[in-house]
Amino acid sequence: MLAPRPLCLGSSWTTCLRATRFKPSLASHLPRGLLGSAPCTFRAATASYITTSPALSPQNSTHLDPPPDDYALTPFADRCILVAEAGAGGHGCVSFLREKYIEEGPANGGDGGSGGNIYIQAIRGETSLHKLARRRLIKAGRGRNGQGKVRGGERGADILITVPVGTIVREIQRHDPIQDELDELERTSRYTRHQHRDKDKKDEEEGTGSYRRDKWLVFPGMVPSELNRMSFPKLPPPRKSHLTALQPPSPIWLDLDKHMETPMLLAAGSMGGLGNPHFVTHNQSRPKMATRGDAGMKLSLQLELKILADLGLVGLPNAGKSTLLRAMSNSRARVGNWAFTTLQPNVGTVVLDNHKGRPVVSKRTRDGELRENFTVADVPGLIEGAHLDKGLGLGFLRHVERAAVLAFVIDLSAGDAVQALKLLWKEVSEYESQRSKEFNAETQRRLVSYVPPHLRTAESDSDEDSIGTPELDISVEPLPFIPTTPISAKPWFVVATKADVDATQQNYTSLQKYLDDVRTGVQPHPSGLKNAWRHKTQAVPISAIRAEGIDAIPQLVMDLLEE
Ligand SMILES: Nc1nc2c(ncn2[C@@H]2O[C@H](COP(=O)(O)OP(=O)(O)OP(=O)(O)O)[C@@H](O)[C@H]2O)c(=O)[nH]1
Ligand SMILES: [Mg+2]
Repeated sequence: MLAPRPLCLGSSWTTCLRATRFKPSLASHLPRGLLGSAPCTFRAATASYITTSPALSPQNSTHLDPPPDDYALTPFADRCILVAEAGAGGHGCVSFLREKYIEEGPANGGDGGSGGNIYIQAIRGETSLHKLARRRLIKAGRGRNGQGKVRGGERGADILITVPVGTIVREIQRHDPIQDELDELERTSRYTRHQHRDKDKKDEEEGTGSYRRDKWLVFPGMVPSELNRMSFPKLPPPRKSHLTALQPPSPIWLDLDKHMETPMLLAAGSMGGLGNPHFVTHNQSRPKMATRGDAGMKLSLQLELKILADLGLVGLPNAGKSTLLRAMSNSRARVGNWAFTTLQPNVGTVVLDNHKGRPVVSKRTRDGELRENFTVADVPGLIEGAHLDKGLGLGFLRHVERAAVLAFVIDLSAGDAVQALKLLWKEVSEYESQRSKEFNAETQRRLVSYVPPHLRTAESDSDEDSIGTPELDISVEPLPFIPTTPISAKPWFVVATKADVDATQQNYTSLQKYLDDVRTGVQPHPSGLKNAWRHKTQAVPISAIRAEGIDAIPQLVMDLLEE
């Protein structure tokens, strides 16, 4: 078990008076009244501060104590709605052999190429869905048309959607033209079909099918009167690509929580049309028609990040979360001495092994791979009443829910640390109970509204008698739900920051005592929940601004990730 390391901040706990740091750049953020009412005192104070503390002049700003305008805003999106369109098939070709001494050559039009497929793959290294959120429509390539000399059309280009590990993909809507046609065929009575089967065969041979503009392609040189006289064979039945067998069952609900070595098929491209050799019969040796390629399937999907990062930083506004992220990683999250500096999550990567010697911490993942890094999410600050959507409220709490381990960042210089921790836990647990209520309601709603497709047809169709009894498939299972770890069951620890500030040791000691009591069961868990995680509760004292004490965090996180 890890014992919290005592923080070494120079000779004593610290006598540094940088406590209430005042940045000259902050003058611009102060209300005008303050500057106007006591200009002399303010300027004198600022001047003496700068002279006594050269480290704070803008020229001496560091990575950990940057001016408020030194930051990089990384685009971020944790959910998006996307329309994915599989490729349409190319058209079949109407063509005839042209050769010297062969006056009327046989049909030799090639088939159209099939449309491109849409694949999805969860890969390590991606942290956000913003690229997909910007695109909104993703379309695989259309198959090329067939050509003469029985040359088939080229396949359409496939599309690979890469998403971060921990993405949930849910289907909102789908339009599958081929499936619709097949359903339509299914709807016609079996009895009627049986009765007409022999007649259809005869019709096909004699060519009594009708011309459909959306289905047939005719020889380009034909005049309309010729088209009226022409007899069309019966339309071939809709064809599905053999790849559709690999598609996830509808409605799609995927939980991509592992790195995928190979992509997974989401939507197969449609089949190309048939060239004119397919319609040669003994009556019609030179058919002047080919079929058009099928339209591609359209899927409207909602993508949502369930796992945002390995470690989530939870704290009140201005606690020092962004500074801590900067200290641990190469992140350039915005830091400022005012509340709500961070307005959207910043995900940073802490490198454990940079391949320049021994790794900082060597740990294997559950799959046996050596861990090279872990991710940290710095999320906006949380205030009292956040579970009622105050401040940045629920959006923020949703991000907290998506971290594997939580680090409660508590500012030792801002009053009672135990009270601050209790407040944070109160908000988090209120949110959790609210979520579980919503989740139960959603479960109820789904159980009522979800009807397997084969039953849906039977119920919704008023003309039930003509359909006959549907074959019931009792193996159909209800939709799976997203397994979410309750926040109170996640491992957590406290990062007691700003330990460089004067007279904060007492605060830290009482925090540490409180956490010991929580661990041993003397005190109830700060969330008030009985089964909440409390095995290794501890506080790590740090000074993020000086990068002191943070070395203990990677090892601790690695241990807790295994919990
Ligand atoms: N003395 C001292 N000041 C710190 C330390 N860490 C952060 N600060 C200062 O605290 C202020 C707030 O830091 P931020 O990192 O922006 O705080 P935050 O929690 O990200 O704030 P929000 O994004 O608004 O929630 C800044 O002025 C930092 O310079 C520390 O360890 N010691
Ligand atoms: Mg911040």
